[in-house]
Parts: sequence; C-alpha cells; structure tokens
Amino acid sequence: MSEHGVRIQLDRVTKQYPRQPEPAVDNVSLDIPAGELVVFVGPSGCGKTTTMKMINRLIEPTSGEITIGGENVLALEPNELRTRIGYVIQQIGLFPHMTVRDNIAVVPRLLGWDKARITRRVDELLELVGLDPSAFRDRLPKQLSGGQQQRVGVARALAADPPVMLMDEPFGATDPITRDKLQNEFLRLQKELRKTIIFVTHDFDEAVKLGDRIAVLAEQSHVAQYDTPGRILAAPANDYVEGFVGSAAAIKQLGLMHVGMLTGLAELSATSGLPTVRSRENARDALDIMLRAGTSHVVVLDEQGDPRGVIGFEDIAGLLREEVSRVGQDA
Ligand SMILES: Nc1ncnc2c1ncn2[C@@H]1O[C@H](COP(=O)(O)OP(=O)(O)OP(=O)(O)O)[C@@H](O)[C@H]1O
Repeated sequence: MSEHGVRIQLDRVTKQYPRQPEPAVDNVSLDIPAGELVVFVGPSGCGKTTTMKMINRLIEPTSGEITIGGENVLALEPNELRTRIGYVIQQIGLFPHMTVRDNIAVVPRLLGWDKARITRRVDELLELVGLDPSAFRDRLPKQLSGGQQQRVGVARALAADPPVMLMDEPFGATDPITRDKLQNEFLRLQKELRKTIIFVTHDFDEAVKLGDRIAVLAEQSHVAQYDTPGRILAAPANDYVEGFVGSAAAIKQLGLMHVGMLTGLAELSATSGLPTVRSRENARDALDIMLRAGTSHVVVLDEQGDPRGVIGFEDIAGLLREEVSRVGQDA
C-alpha cells in the first residue's frame, strides 16, 4: 500500500533574492488539496521554479509560511523533509556513473534500508514505470533512451514513497510522441498513487491534460487564476489567462471529455476498416484519429478491446458547437 498525498499550504510566501530590485515571488498563497495534481503554468521567469523549490527548501523563503500535512516545513530538518518529497526535473539528474538500480536506491540507502528491501523496491518501481527490471536495473543512464531515463527519474522520486512530488517540466526535453506517452503513463500511475503533486510547465495543453487544478501564474508568481482546467477554459478570469487559453478553448475542452462519456453511440454496422479509439481516450484524440485516417467515423473499444459503438465527426462537431455556445454564454 503506498502513502497517499497530504495537503500543502502556502501562506503569503515571498522570495527576495539578494541584490534584486523586486521579489522573484511576491506574497503568494495557495491551498493544494491532498492527493491532487496541481499544475503551475506561466511564462519564463515568472517564479514557478522558485515557488516550487521553496516547498522542499532547496530555496529558503524570505517570509511567509509553508506547511505540508499541517507541518511547517521551516521547522523540519531539510534532509528529513526531502525524504518526504519526491523531486523530478527536466534534466533528470541521474548520476551518470551509477546503474539504474543505484540511482533509484539513493534515498532508501540514506534511510538505511537493508539490501533485500532495496532490491524489492527497485524492481517494484521499475515495473510500476513500465521498465522490465531484469533488462534495465543494471544499465547505466547513457544506455537508456530519453523517455526511459525520465521514467527512471520518476521511479527514483517515488523510491521512499513520499506523499508529495514536485515535478519541474519533467517531460519538457522529450519529443512530442514520447511526451504524450509519458503523460499517459503518468496519469495512470497517479490515479493509483494519489500523491499530492505540483507540476511546473510552460505548456498550457499539458496543464489541461494533467491537472486536477491549474494555477495560472503571472509575474512574481501572482496567481492569476486557480481552478479546474474545465472552468479555466470555460471562464478565464481575465485577459492574461485568456492569453494562455488561446483561441481554441472549445477544442481543448474536447480533451477533457472521455470518448466513453459520449452518449448516443451509433449502432455497430459496417465498421470493418474504421480506425479505433479506446473509451478512456478523449474526444480530441478521437477527432485526431479521424482526421489522420481520413474517415468520418471511429470505432470505440471498451477496456477489453471489444467494440462498443461508433462515433462520427458530426457527433464531435455537435459537442464543439455546444461548447462554443456555452463558453460564449459564460463570457
Ligand atoms: N539565484 C537567483 N538570484 C537572483 N535572481 C534569481 C535567482 N534565481 C532566479 N532568479 C530570478 O527570479 C525570477 C524567477 O525565476 P524562476 O526560475 O523561479 O522562474 P521560472 O518561472 O521557473 O522560469 P522558467 O520557466 O524560465 O524556468 C527570474 O527573474 C530569475 O531571473
């Protein structure tokens, strides 16, 4: 049984770097519910990384209070704090001369786990992130692809089963296909683990796909809007947030609708040759599949891979029309 997430609270947190005219993070308050994945999205230099690193005290706040699970992080010993917080960064930061096993075992070793327990945990984590332990545990990082390295980075962050994970652009350096795959695997993992996760990205689409909530940050980490992806897309709080949402809000909304949720699946008839989509995939994926296959219909498969019905281009166009009129009414 893994440890689920705990609540994180930032209360009027400020970071003033020495010799800088303005604070990098100014008076930020955020309440992050236990077990949720919250995405920080904002332009380069707005203070996302500084805000995140204050939570595990890689950067010390100038003022304000941060609690995890009700405990004041400033009152905890930094090394003790970091065993409770997994940390994944874009550059991955695997130690190049250490095997995959030893990289994953860094924190368990610090915690004094015995060898057998570490071996069991390493193999369990490799399985969890989709890497065959016998094929991967003795490799060096340079013998892995970028996506595989990123999975090892996630496994390492999860090693001591921390309730909190901080992830700073973890998939930023991967190509779009690998990135999509890593995102999907990560969503599957988080469904099971229910850690409290803060995830930093520049990419608003990634924020919509992954976040239970999104904090849209402006200069000095001022919170421009903090809400669910659906509500941010439907009702951006101001022009700044609107700029992130972009002009295709309705299409992005499709990304939040599972194909399996779509009602009125047409009868299965003459479906041979049509492309397929899994019911847990979203309406945007279904549209994408149809456009790429050059067909006007796609077969929806259930979890067992059996056909459940067919949806057509028109069904999705209808959804889009509904969304556009709803967004219009909210505005
Ligand atoms: N050690 C430091 N000393 C002085 N200023 C710093 C330091 N680290 C960061 N800053 C400044 O603080 C501001 C916020 O930086 P931060 O790295 O938190 O932004 P970010 O939103 O994570 O940016 P990016 O998306 O480009 O990584 C920037 O203006 C940056 O130049």
